Amino acid sequence: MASEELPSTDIITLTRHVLHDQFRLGVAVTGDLTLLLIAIQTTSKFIATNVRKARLINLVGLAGETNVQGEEQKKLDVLANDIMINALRASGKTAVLVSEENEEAIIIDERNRGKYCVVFDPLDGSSNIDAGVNIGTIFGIYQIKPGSTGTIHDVLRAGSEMVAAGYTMYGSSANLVLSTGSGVNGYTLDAALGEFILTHPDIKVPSRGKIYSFNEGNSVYFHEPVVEYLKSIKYPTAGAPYSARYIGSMVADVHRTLLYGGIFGYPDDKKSKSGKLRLLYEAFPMAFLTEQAGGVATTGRVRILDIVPKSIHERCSVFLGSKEDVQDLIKFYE
Ligand SMILES: O=P(O)(O)OC[C@H]1O[C@](O)(COP(=O)(O)O)[C@@H](O)[C@@H]1O
Ligand SMILES: [Mg+2]
Ligand SMILES: [Mg+2]
Repeated sequence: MASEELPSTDIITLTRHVLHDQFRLGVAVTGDLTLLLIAIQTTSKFIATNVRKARLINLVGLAGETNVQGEEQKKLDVLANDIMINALRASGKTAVLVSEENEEAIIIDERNRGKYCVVFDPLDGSSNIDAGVNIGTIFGIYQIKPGSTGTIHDVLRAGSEMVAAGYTMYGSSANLVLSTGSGVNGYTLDAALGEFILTHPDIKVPSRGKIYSFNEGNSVYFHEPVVEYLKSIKYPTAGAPYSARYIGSMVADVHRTLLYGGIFGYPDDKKSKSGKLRLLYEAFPMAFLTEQAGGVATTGRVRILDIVPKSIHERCSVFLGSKEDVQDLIKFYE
């Protein structure tokens, strides 16, 4: 058998890549962040496995509870939240956890306490679960402030202070996209090996795209700058109009935007005065990844990563994607 017909044996797993990165960058070679990321990738494997067989093991439908946002929880929301909390606590590397599904921040007891805080949306795109459409998990990581033993103030900080952020998208494959502050890499789960393998090294969002991704069902409520911007790309005076793509799972819409370029938007509007997406565990991680991939993330008025949250479930307006597309949008706010 000619060697070019053999599968590559030089596989780069997420663990190898993160360890290598940390070593190369001279960051915490003791590996606390690596161990935390390994715990997170384990939760992604667990959730991916259950998403895949959800219909077979009666994991679709409602759990019968309402979360802090007033939204009905799906069974997978509850399962994903439980595995995240259990694995992050057991890692011994966390001090504070903030989940979309828990009203209060979870302060880790002294016995299990580490120096990182994880903010997360355990299952994003819940409304798409029962239709088998792509969903995901979003997370952002802060390091506790010097001298702190872990309080809510360790997470009420600007997104630019995050040390890492990422998401896992559960679709035809499970894709984990991660940044530890030096670019963005994507890994695909090899289910047989049980490992995330580096498949998308150094993701860069194209400087301009030709896709816009908004829930236009809300357009009657949109403010003037958004209405005018959308008009400009749908009825351009020159060139072809932009194509519309909207899945309704932020993870999936952002994933496509990072790979293909264009603009994703969920603006505040006349009905949702602060927007819909949650600042800490949806907007911040996605803004962090977008900037690390060379794109721009804004509320229309300010850089998302500059906002300092006042409360853990705060919402904000979001536009992110290709640099030139988002800059065009910002001009309509000026
Ligand atoms: O259905 P809408 O209003 O377009 O909202 C879609 C947005 O809401 C969300 O589903 C909210 O996430 P959750 O499923 O975690 O509540 C985002 O993923 C998505 O961008
Ligand atoms: Mg969400
Ligand atoms: Mg969610």
